[in-house]
Amino acid sequence: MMIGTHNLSLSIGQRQLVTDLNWQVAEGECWSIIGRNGAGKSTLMRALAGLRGVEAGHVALSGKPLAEWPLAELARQRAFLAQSRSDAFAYSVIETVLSARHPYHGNRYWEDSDDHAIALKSLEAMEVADLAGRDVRTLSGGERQRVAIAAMLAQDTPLLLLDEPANALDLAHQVSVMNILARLCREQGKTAVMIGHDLTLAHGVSTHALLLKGDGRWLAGSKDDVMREDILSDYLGHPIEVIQHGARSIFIPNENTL
Ligand SMILES: Nc1ncnc2c1ncn2[C@@H]1O[C@H](COP(=O)(O)OP(=O)(O)OP(=O)(O)O)[C@@H](O)[C@H]1O
Repeated sequence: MMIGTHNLSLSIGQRQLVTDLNWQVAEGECWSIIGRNGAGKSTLMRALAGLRGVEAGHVALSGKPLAEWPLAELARQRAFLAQSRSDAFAYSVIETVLSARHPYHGNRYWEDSDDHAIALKSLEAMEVADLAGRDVRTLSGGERQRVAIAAMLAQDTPLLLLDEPANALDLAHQVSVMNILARLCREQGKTAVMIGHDLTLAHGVSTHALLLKGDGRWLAGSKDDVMREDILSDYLGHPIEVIQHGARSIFIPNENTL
């Protein structure tokens, strides 16, 4: 098991977001977390990354509770893409991606040529290598997002946790970035857990889905078991229709209620 939760409960104030979540994510799986705004997706993601405490139960990484992982070792196991970021300093794109190599340096301060090669390869994969010398503060939202994902790839961890990776990306990059993540799982045995609101995209790239209702309830399973019209309509609070288009499933919000 790459990552799992055991009787995990998360709450904010008086509100219970997730109750008794027992969820197992195996190596090579690609999970989408789906739910309405405020359902607790980001809160769960931060708990998985070890950036937030939990109200009950625990998160285990490779079978060992998160709390028992030394931070430096954790940084070599999982990379986390936050939903938003702000850049206070004038770092260049390449410096931003190189800093993701830090967990491999131990006490050594300077990065080496391997780090540069890996950083450049990650930038190329995200089609932002031509921006390597740019100040990150001058990038567009979508360019900055792709640099952040490149930094994640450069961290080269077995587990990737991504809070809305498709955020701010144009249509072509949404598809290409999500396909790259799916391929990393399929071909390199990486494990990805990502949050997304585009059901068609999520179904296209994921192997599994975790649905959060926002009141504690959840449902986890293979994408075809849980991404069904009746279940999604219930969890998202809006009628959803699934249309088969060749091998693809297209998810559309039904507008009869308007
Ligand atoms: N620090 C906080 N103080 C008060 N309420 C909070 C805090 N952090 C989160 N919340 C609330 O907890 C709930 C869950 O937030 P979370 O960010 O996990 O939702 P989400 O499912 O990721 O939503 P979205 O789809 O909008 O990104 C929301 O109602 C949010 O307003």
